[in-house]
Amino acid sequence: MPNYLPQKSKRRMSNYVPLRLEDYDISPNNGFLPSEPPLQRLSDPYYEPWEHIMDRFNQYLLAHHIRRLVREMPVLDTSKLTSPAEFQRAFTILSFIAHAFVWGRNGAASEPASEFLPPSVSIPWVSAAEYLQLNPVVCCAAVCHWNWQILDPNAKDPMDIDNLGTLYTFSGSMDESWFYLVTTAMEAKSARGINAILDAIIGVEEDNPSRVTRALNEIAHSLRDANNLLERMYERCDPYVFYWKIREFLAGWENMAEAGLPYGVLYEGVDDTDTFSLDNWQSLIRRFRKYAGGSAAQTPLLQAFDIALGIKHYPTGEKGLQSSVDDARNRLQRRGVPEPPTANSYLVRMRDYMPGGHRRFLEDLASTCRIREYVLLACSDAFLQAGDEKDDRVVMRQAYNECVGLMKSFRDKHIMIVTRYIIAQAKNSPPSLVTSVAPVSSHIIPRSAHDQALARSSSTHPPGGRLGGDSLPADPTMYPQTNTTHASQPSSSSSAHIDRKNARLARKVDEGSVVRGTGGTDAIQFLKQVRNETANTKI
Ligand code: HEM
Repeated sequence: MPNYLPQKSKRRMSNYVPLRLEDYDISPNNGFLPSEPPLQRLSDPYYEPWEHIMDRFNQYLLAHHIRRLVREMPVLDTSKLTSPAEFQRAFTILSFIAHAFVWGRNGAASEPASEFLPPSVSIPWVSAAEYLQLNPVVCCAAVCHWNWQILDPNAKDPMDIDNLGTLYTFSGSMDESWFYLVTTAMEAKSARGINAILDAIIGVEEDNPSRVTRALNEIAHSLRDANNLLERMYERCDPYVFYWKIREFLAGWENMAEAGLPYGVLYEGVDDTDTFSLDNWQSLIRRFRKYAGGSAAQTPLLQAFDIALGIKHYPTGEKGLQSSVDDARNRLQRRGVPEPPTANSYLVRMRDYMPGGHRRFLEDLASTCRIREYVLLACSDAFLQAGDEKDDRVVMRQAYNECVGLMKSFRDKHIMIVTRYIIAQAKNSPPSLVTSVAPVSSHIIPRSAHDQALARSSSTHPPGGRLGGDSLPADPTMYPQTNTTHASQPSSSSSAHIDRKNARLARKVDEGSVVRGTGGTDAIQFLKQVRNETANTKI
């Protein structure tokens, strides 16, 4: 039996309790997707008012009926939802309704964004979010995990991307369906890799390099599938449609002053508005919630592979260090001691947009997984010959490096996608110019108060974080995907102002400027750093 584990760690093996996917709502067949296709209707007729909107969602959105229908909708509670699948459907359809309500209709006849979400949506949405333990805002789970159907149940591979359809989109376009389905199919294909991560952990505990190698090969297989699927984004999702027609509905309400939401959104009926009077408008503004919008960065998948392979990410702009052999030895001896989560604040915060079970899986994985340390220690012998295929350590290292290489190439491909779908589009002209409309908030907040608050908005921090419970300071490294502010000073011309205000998330940036995240983060700089940290993890 090999002896790559430190003795102390071996003694602890008897205490080892393997992670079980079912404890984290992870499907052995579908990974982070539910095992069964998402429900297509809530069983209790009580929820017909929601289902009625979803029956003709795109038509209502196109015809500007959503806001009226939502205002007319009764305030329903979640007590008649009977299963996790029902909560997932409720959360998903309320996410579509809420974002349609807030962002209104885009394009030439644009409606201004609404800073208020009526109780008919906010109350049940927050309740479903509490049950599912994620933020009440559209997220990857809502549009990719709980929004798919199988077209032919008898197909050879029912979860193949060409056998999947979405249940809902905002734009009604095939491009938007495809944008979601690439992630959906990737999650399903990656179930194999998630199972393999657990197997590799057992291999490490058993000090069994062949088992670790086999598991790493399985992970590599999943990562190859993920790479292939990512490349297929170009096939049926047009960058122009993505940038100008889809992305804006997926926006959240954090750092959205330019889009007409300087304070975020007030969830009426949830964040007590009863005590509001015109004199204490500031306390009202503090009750507004700020959340990032939907992004595939909210999939637990990539973070799970990062943790499994020991790929660490540091705050944007900071250089991190890869662990040494001594660190590896220490970690192998200290199993059970929780590791600090990945230190990039954006990636850590994205976990608040994942269902509770998946978030806990990442946390427990981080305190259990020692694959990189094991490979590093096993290969620490200076005389280990790179090409010696007979040495199980060499083969294991090759398998490990193959996984890291595939993670890097995924991130290379992803950067190219971001360049074509966001950076290049942001430099083009918008589809049409629109005229300015008064913000919806002006009927509640007195104009002077509104203006004062706008002036002070940089020092006001409304509630944020999971379920809006804790008050978090604005983080300048957050949400590069939700804003495309530009480096140069804004133009003083009124037409430029109108264009930027109403084009919201999708807007043109000047030639020579970079697409930045809120507070100045350059999205590409962030993604390149994450990619480089991945590459540097090779052993
Ligand atoms: C049109 C397609 C896509 C675009 C335009 C896009 C855009 C972005 C952008 C701008 C970021 C930077 C962080 C942020 O602002 O959210 C990001 C991060 C991220 N995206 Fe995408 N994305 C796309 C598709 C995907 C897909 C299909 C996946 C995989 C399921 C994915 C996974 C990630 C991950 C994991 C991150 C965090 C950074 C990392 O771990 O490398 N993205 N994406």
